[in-house]
Amino acid sequence: MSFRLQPQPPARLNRCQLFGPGSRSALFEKMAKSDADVINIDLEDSVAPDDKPTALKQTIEAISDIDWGNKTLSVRINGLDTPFWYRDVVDLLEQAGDRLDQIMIPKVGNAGDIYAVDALVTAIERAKGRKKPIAFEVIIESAAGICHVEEIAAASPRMQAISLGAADFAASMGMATTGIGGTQENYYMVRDGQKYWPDPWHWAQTAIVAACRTHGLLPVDGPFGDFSDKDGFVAQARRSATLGMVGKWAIHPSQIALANEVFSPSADAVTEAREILAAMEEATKSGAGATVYKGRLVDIASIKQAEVIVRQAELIAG
Ligand SMILES: CC(=O)SCCNC(=O)CCNC(=O)[C@H](O)C(C)(C)COP(=O)(O)OP(=O)(O)OC[C@H]1O[C@@H](n2cnc3c(N)ncnc32)[C@H](O)[C@@H]1OP(=O)(O)O
Ligand SMILES: O=CC(=O)O
Ligand SMILES: [Mg+2]
Repeated sequence: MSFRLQPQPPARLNRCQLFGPGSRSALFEKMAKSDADVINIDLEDSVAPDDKPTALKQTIEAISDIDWGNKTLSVRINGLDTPFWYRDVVDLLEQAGDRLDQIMIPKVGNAGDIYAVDALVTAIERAKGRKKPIAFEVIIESAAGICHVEEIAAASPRMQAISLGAADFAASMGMATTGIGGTQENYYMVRDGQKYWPDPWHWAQTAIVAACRTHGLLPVDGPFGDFSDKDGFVAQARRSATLGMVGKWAIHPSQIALANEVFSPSADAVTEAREILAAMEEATKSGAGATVYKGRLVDIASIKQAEVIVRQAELIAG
């Protein structure tokens, strides 16, 4: 138990984060017109080293030149283990317009990584008189990152969201796979001759959700590489939503509608949540802390569960 109230995460939609390489400027307008809630222009792993300067320049121009609507606009900078990241931060903060909402820091290993970027961002914001503070989102995608996820979540008031990056995470953990997210063929159990495939990402996702919920951040599921496998994407996204994640990346436009659908509560779920709230209001009036709804127990905890769904529905309704 704690007497501290659990903080609410930022009240913004984050059902789908659409990625596109900063080196492919032809995609920017398409990304802006998409139905994704968050846009991530990538300067990191989808951009070849020789293209980094061009990608950065194009990204800075696009931030001001393109109408991004009401989307959250984010740029993924290069990792702190590269020679590129400081230039990304300096040029973005000095040259990009105020439309930039946040930067995504990849391969974060501990709270010190966030501190370093925060110090640089803060100095530039002060020097340049930038009015809107830049928010941070980070990717947990290494053994060190998952070990230190809670201190990372607490590292800066700029922190808004944490994603699981399944590709780099698998590499860092030494996992025997080249697949990006989803079911892993060799991660199975056998019972009565039948194979059953558990979820190898479950524990890392749960650790991220717990850290995010403790510190009022948005937990997000990262990429699902096989964009021709729609059923696999939906299954992965549904598992993530069930565990408390609020959204998922799209690395191809075909994944946007799927993510939006999974991370928007269905009309039936919203109706049921509202009915539970109504049933509990009646129960409370008569002095009861628990009652029966559709043959099952609902109590004061059910109010909080129903509120999660109603809050998300209200965010979507605007
Ligand atoms: C592990 C990680 O770090 S994941 C995050 C980093 N990775 C990324 O950012 C990769 C993002 N995705 C991409 O670069 C591309 O989608 C690729 C390389 C996977 C596929 O690109 P393409 O071969 O061009 O895809 P495809 O031909 O199926 O595109 C279909 C249409 O969608 C458009 N499109 C493709 N990708 C995107 C995108 N990310 N955003 C918006 N539109 C896109 C194409 O331009 C094309 O448009 P058109 O019909 O008007 O011609
Ligand atoms: O950056 C994302 C990943 O999966 O790696
Ligand atoms: Mg990665």
